Amino acid sequence: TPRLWALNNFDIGTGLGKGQFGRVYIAREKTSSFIVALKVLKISELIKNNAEKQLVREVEIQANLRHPNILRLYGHFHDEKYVFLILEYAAKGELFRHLKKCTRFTEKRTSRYIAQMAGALGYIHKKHVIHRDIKPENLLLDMNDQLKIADFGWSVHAPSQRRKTLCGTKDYLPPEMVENQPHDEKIDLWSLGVLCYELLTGNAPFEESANGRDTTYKRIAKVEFTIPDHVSADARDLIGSLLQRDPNKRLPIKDVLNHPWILKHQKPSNVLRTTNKFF
Ligand SMILES: CC[C@@H](NC(=O)c1cc2[nH]nc(NC(=O)c3ccc(N4CCN(C)CC4)cc3)c2s1)c1ccccc1
Repeated sequence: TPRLWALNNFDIGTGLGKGQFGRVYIAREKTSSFIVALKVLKISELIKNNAEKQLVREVEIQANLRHPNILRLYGHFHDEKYVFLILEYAAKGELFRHLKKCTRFTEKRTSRYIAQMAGALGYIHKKHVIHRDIKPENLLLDMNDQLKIADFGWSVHAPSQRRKTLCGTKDYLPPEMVENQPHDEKIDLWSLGVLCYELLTGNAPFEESANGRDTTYKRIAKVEFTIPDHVSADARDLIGSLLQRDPNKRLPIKDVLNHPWILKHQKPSNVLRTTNKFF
């Protein structure tokens, strides 16, 4: 039974960051002292960008998802000027900042994040939800280094023809979206490949290089990318099997989770660890 919330239920803390249409603050619910992230969106901004439908969709979709790697949306409320989303607090912030700080992640760390992403994508695809905006800026880290997919502002129910007004980076768009074709959940498989490449190398494969975005489109449409030598053969194989122009040729999520590069970096399962201590 969803509670009715109001701003005076919370003590508002420091600003955590900002995105399209608003900012996010750390906040504490007064009676429980539970820490949340309060996303504050300006209604006038939403209307100006006719993004209110997108927000309704974000709330409907994210409120109904329950997965360890999907940021929880606990509730929402509004006053005359703002809409407030009560979100799970991810204590280590944006994956993007951690990537920038260390240029690129190790294969083990990247493999674990990709496995977590694949788990979350498998879960939302079973509900015929596609995220459509998988990129490091939308991924957060909690205290246990668990990845959390945030910002379902672009998610829709598959299949979709909806024109994505191209704001922000184009790096993650698959060929079928660059060519405005009908698209389905397989676009998230492409983005998973782009993400894997970017976490391992520090750059996106079709980087919007200096010579403008139409070259990016051309390179995406022709799937033109090179993988640096330091990337292992297994990782190269996974990236290549996701960055397939034909959506039907992309490695399905269940096969991503069974890929050698994913299996070899996983934490040993608890069963093995407990039986081992007797030998
Ligand atoms: C992904 C963008 C999206 N963000 C959310 O929804 C967000 C939801 C949500 N939950 N928890 C968050 N945590 C943080 O943002 C955060 C940032 C820095 C932190 N620091 C830890 C200590 N360190 C030393 C410095 C950094 C900790 C937490 C965010 S962002 C958004 C979209 C529209 C408007 C606002 C925000």
